[in-house]
Amino acid sequence: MEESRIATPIGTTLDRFIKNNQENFKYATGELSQLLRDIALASKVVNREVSKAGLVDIIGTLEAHNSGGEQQKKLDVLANIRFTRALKKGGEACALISEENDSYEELNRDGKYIIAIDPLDGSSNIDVNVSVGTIFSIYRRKTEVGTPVQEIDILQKGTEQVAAGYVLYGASTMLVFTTGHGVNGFTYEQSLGEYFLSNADIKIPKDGSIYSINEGLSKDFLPSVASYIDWCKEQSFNARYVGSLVADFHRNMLKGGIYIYPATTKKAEGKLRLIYECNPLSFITEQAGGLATDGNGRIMEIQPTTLHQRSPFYVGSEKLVERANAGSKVK
Ligand SMILES: O=P(O)(O)OC[C@H]1O[C@](O)(COP(=O)(O)O)[C@@H](O)[C@@H]1O
Ligand SMILES: [Mg+2]
Ligand SMILES: [Mg+2]
Repeated sequence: MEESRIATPIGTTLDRFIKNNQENFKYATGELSQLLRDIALASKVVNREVSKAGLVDIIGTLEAHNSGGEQQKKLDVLANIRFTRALKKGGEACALISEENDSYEELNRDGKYIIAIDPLDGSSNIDVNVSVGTIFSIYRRKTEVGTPVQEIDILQKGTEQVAAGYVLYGASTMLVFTTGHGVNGFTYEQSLGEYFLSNADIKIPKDGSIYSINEGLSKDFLPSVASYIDWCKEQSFNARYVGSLVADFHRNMLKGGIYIYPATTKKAEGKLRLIYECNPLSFITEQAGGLATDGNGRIMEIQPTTLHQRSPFYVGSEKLVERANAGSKVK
């Protein structure tokens, strides 16, 4: 992996960080930087809504269903509107793939970038004041600017990402992203309305002692997953599972651990979405020195064939993911 040249001090604003590190923004013409600013701005609006969710009429479930047939929360819809609006106004994106929309939305034909987004991740946790997040991925369009977006623009492998990140609306709100030159985390200072660099050049510990999996599914686990979890228990690892992917991922990235959403006997593809959940977190993981697989191969090398495709997901500390993968290859 290319050595990061970032030497920006803790406490630097997001804007200054972007300016100081322009060479780390691929095709540094300013558009990718602007996209990140647009996403950051929308996240501040969503943060405001998340933080007052208990006080105003935005918690609860709607009649409508999303792309996966899951009933939408009011905040799912609101967050989708906020991000879509910011990206539309920003003008840098030609298309948006969102968990909340059945098909992709064309934004601005002159835009060079495709955005994939899970506007509100872990939304089942919103009604009970538990951390939620936003996950996003940025691709460069393959076809000529000014022409209609094509399938080859939309269905790109994770290896084609030029940037990816997430926002965690937790005890504090954080924006974590990579442009392929390491991973940096910014904490939101609400009273100033600014993101400040708080976690520079994040690295996932090579090993760890946390495992995160929904053990309620254990009767449907494949033998390889069941025996891996038994091994975690033999090691007296800590079981930690919030049920918001962003929060579970963030904890394990900082502390060292493994997150698994496996294939089960009932759902061979698992639950998580390749394009806007697994790929962005895989890019961040690899940039932080960890591993992300589907239990066999690298997530980012999977060629998506549909927009809302699912994939089993093994992510985290290198040693733990390697061991879990080795187990799934034993027949
Ligand atoms: O309840 P389960 O099956 O453990 O699923 C939890 C997982 O599903 C998700 O909630 C899916 O995300 P959405 O809320 O964006 O649909 C992940 O955040 C989370 O890790
Ligand atoms: Mg999600
Ligand atoms: Mg979601």
